[in-house]
Amino acid sequence: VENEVKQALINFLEKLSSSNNDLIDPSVGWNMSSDPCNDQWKGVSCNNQSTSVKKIILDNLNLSGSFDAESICSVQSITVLSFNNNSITGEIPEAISNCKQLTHFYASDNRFVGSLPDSFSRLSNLKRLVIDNNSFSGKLPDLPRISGLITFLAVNNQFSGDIPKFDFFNLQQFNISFNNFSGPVPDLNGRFNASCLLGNPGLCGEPLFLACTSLSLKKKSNGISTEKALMYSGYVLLVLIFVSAVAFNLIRRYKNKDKTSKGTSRDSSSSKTSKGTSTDKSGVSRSEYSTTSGESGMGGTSLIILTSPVANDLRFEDLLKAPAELLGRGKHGSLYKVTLDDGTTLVVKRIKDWAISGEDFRKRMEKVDKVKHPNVLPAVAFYCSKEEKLMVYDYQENGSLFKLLHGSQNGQTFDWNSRLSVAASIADGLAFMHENFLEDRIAHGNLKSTNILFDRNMNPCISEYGLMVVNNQDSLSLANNRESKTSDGNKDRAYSTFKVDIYGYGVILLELLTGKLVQSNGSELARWVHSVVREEWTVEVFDKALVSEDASGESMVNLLQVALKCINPSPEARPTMSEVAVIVNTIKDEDERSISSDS
Ligand SMILES: Nc1ncnc2c1ncn2[C@@H]1O[C@H](COP(=O)(O)OP(=O)(O)OP(=O)(O)O)[C@@H](O)[C@H]1O
Repeated sequence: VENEVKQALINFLEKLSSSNNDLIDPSVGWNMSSDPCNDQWKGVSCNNQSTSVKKIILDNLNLSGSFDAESICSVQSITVLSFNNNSITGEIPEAISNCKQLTHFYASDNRFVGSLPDSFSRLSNLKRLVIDNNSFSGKLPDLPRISGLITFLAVNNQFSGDIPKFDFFNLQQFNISFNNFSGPVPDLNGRFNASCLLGNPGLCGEPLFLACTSLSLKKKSNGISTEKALMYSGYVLLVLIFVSAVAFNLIRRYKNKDKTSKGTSRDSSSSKTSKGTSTDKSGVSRSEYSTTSGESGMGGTSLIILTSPVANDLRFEDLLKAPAELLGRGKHGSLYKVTLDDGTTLVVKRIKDWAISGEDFRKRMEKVDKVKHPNVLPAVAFYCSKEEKLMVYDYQENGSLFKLLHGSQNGQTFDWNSRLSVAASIADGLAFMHENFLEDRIAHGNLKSTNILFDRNMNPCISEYGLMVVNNQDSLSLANNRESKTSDGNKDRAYSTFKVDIYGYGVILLELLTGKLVQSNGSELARWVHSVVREEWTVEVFDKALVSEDASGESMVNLLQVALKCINPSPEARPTMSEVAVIVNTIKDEDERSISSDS
């Protein structure tokens, strides 16, 4: 490989890696004294003759610099560029169009900003373009010009303007959910459904079951002024409201007449559920909208409304058109706060990378919904299609346990009594769920203080139950080993699924006791607690706010012992949640008794 190519690659990496350079190690190459092909530079692939560089794949490397298209696209042989899951910032420069042979461009999960340059549409060999989870904005370039494009994924950005008229017949993958696209949706050729358009409040058209008002169409046809358009649309809206009110009344009158004449028992039962929902045998109620859209060829892709008082008449289109605010991007997906027209606030979780079939997901979530406990937050609805899995919950304005402990107040008003009470309530809720799902082996899977929310009565609730499948090899092998020794091997094996939650609960107890932040999975906090405790039972470990409030040392030490049992590195040695719940409740009761006998 020629020196200019090497130099261009090195320049490119220098800009890309910024300060945190994992690739500086000489063994990974990327220096003038070695050859990218013969010495196999990390992330570089070449042609069979090792004469030209074909692919640059630098995924998951913590790269936080910028994308130097000038340098990399001077290497004309490049066909694949992939930098998924880094922290690359800045814009994609116009010079990207010099990568004439580029077939694949993957840049998901980075911090790219700005618009995709117009020159992007000159990449005539491009087949797959994947740029999910960035902060791209502005209008899309003329991508439909690239006739061979088969993948376009740009979920979770801030792109705006019209959706270009792609050749949907030839596209294999397409998703532009959660952007700011607006206007009519072009004909998707029946190849894609609404799930690839979610979270774009300005879109309208048939796939979304939302009629486009004359405003959006007029704006396109003859550039009339915005004020005029608004005025006209106001008239149109008034007329529409009037016409629909008249139509609604007529239909209602007609239906009432119909009902009184037929008087079937089914009618009387569905009128009890009210607001256009009907309940099937499983107790799951579906809105009229979801039933019809399910039947209209979208095959199980409708919003499934669960038996929640919050959203009896929630419709899928309400979610689609409501303004959404990103609350967080967790490991397992993004969370949006959605405000409906009537002021109801909901959160919508887009679940990422969960290889569960739509049918299994539906069954699982319906099962979870049937088990209710006052300390477990029920879902309002869910949605599943091949591309998307969404969970809808009621928005809890009192925030999470994490916020209460580490927010601006820093846990100072969160006294020992309340902490013990939270610990006992979560233990009760979790034990109840574990016992009920013993056979189905549905654990929480991601228990942590951000998933403990306070409802309007400041009652702690476990949120997102069952959204993660526990795939813990350790616990399985543990169960296999023990099966031969115990008479009730099956039960043992079932309990092993829940050991991950017991660990999560133990970390929450440590957070309550120490007031310290948990990094990643809590192992650091656990190690710190162990090291302090090993010295001797010391007050150092406890939250200063608790010590200064003169909380009972005895109950703090007792709770710490429970926490340490729960975070035992060997899942086998961890107690079951029911055992934990009994102990924590005893500690709480004794603490309350000692306070009342003190006073
Ligand atoms: N129903 C809700 N009402 C109010 N706030 C919520 C609700 N659900 C979650 N949150 C808060 O929104 C923020 C983002 O939630 P998210 O679930 O994305 O975060 P996470 O729990 O850290 O991530 P993950 O669950 O993917 O590991 C968290 O602070 C969480 O406490």
